[in-house]
Amino acid sequence: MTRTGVTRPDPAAPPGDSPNLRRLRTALALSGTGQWLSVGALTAMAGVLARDDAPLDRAPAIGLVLALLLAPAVLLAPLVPVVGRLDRRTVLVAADLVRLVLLVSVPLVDAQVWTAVAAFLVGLAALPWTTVVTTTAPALAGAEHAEHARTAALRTVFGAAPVAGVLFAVLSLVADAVAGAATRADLVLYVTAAVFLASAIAVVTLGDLPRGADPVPSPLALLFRNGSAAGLAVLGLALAGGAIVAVAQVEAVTLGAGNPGYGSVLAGLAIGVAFGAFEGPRVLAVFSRVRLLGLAVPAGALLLLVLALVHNLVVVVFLAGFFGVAAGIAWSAARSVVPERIGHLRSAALVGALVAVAVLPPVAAAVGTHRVNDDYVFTGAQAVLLTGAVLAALLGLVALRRLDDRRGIPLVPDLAAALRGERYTPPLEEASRPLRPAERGVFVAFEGGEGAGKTTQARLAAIWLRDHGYDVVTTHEPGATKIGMRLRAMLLDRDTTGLSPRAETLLYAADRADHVANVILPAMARGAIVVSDRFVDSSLAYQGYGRKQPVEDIAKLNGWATQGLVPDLTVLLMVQPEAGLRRLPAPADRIESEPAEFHERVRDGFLALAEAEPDRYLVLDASRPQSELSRQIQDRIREILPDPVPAAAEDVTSTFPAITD
Ligand SMILES: Nc1ncnc2c1ncn2[C@@H]1O[C@H](COP(=O)(O)OP(=O)(O)OP(=O)(O)O)[C@@H](O)[C@H]1O
Ligand SMILES: Cc1cn([C@H]2C[C@H](O)[C@@H](COP(=O)(O)O)O2)c(=O)[nH]c1=O
Repeated sequence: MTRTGVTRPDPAAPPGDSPNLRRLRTALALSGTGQWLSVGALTAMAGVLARDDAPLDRAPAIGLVLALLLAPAVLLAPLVPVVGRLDRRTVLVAADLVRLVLLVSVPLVDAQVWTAVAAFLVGLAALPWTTVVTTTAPALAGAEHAEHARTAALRTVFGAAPVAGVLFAVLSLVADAVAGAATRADLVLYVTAAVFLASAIAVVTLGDLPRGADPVPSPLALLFRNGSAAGLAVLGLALAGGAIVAVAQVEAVTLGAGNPGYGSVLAGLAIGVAFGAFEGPRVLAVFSRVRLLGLAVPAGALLLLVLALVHNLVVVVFLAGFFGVAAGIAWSAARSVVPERIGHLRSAALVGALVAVAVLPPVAAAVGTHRVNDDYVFTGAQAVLLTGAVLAALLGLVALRRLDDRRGIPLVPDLAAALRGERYTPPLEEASRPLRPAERGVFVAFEGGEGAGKTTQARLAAIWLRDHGYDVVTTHEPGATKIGMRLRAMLLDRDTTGLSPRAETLLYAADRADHVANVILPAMARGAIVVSDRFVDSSLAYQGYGRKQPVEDIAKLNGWATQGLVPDLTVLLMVQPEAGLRRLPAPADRIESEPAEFHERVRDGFLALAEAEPDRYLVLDASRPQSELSRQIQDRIREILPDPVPAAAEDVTSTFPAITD
């Protein structure tokens, strides 16, 4: 307490924390544990009820339960706003109680069909719960701490997975000890129901919760609409992880370890994923996140390959854990590679896991069991694990090839340096090896929304290039020429009202035509490197996507205005519009003061342009520190640099050329 009687905030507490938020997190930890426990409990019950003699024949029934648990999240997510009108506390309590009743009903009804139906309904009840979880914590924390509260809520829910895995293994052991091996899954089902009851009670003690649930885009739509090669890598890992979960129960039974063994594999996997995801940002911190993603996926695939071939439960549990670590690291790397597409990454993970658990178990059963020699039996479960490993490795390598942000820099020394905690810098001769004919200069454009850091990064790139002896011209749009300055004033002055979108497009194109003819082309003709803060893409994104004018027409107009000049490299700095605008000093100019939706469209427009021509773009998360961005930009610019010393000049003088401003 302070002298004025006000409670001092706890310095160790997360920002924006409050007693209500803490109680909410307790409730989420409980219901999260219940949800993860349901996976083990319902699949174990499905295995018991399948009653086939050969464990492999139970795989389709278990796969069906897993698929039905996941299906609502993939197929029915857009229905969630229907519950948005209800009080959030009611939604949370109802979701807990519905799951409680379903879990109690499963051993009482004791039928395979009802277990499958209950699995679907548990997945369905979890749907509004998940949405309310991700929106309630931010609403309680307030706008300033919303993002932190959302992350903390998600960590609580996902952090419950390892706890649930260990609890499931322990409960299965207890059940086996009390009632004999190969018992039913009643104990774990009842305990799961009790955990949901505890969660419902915790939610009832919460203070007022705001109403509403945000619209949830369909994961299937997000998978295709907002695609990225990082999503492919995540899809591969989800297929591989799904393969482990899909056959873990039959593998454990085959190895004579029953449900305790099954629980140990799930626990190992969950602990690994949680560890990898939390520690991911610290792993090889100086190493490219794209390369880390591209290596973590094949590493996970390799572990799965070994896991598929061994017949020892302890080794399998450890390998599942290490696979989880690789998957967690890959997930954290993918998030930092495309931070603006988390929805797409989540969709890839969900869809990959759903496909794996729906398709692979019947395949495992169909492949059956084959004796290779007296000591070794090859099963369908191993076949599907190997398939998962191959798919993951292929998708990981495709992602690395498509996204590599250090092309031209050899992977092995780069990784070796990162393992020593250093950033690998190729020797200057190697870095400036001419990769393209140097008859003409090089043109690099910096693009992005307001306040993304284009000017800052263009300036840093120019300084670095000059330090390496290049003749560099830095320029910008609009307003780099005398006429351009007048056009800029007209275009950005807030007193310019009623300017039609077509006229605006033409004025920007006029500025650009003058800029290209009088600044860029002359500089390039003498072999200089031109670094421009904005170019044609700004017109396509702002006037095309932002003002909703035909992008094709604007591209044609600008093709004419620029005499067909296209940048050799476009560095696209991606920032959330509100974050970028916050970085800029007031007052905002005519374009900056457009509404948020305009800037969102501009941002989507830039991304769409980069996706259409991935080789020409370097897309970066502009919220990263300036020095890190600058290093990534240097690495990419290196690939397109000509030799700073023209061969002829070098022969004559053997000297470095003068640094030209
Ligand atoms: N990576 C970064 N992280 C945090 N702040 C940054 C970063 N890069 C730039 N800034 C700061 O953001 C502000 C805007 O940067 P800058 O002028 O480079 O952006 P811009 O994209 O050129 O903006 P504009 O849209 O006005 O052209 C500056 O104060 C700059 O110091
Ligand atoms: C080239 C170009 C620019 N704009 C917009 C984008 C910005 O709001 C301003 C330029 O301001 P900056 O501080 O210099 O970045 O103009 C546009 O709408 N279309 C264009 O082609």
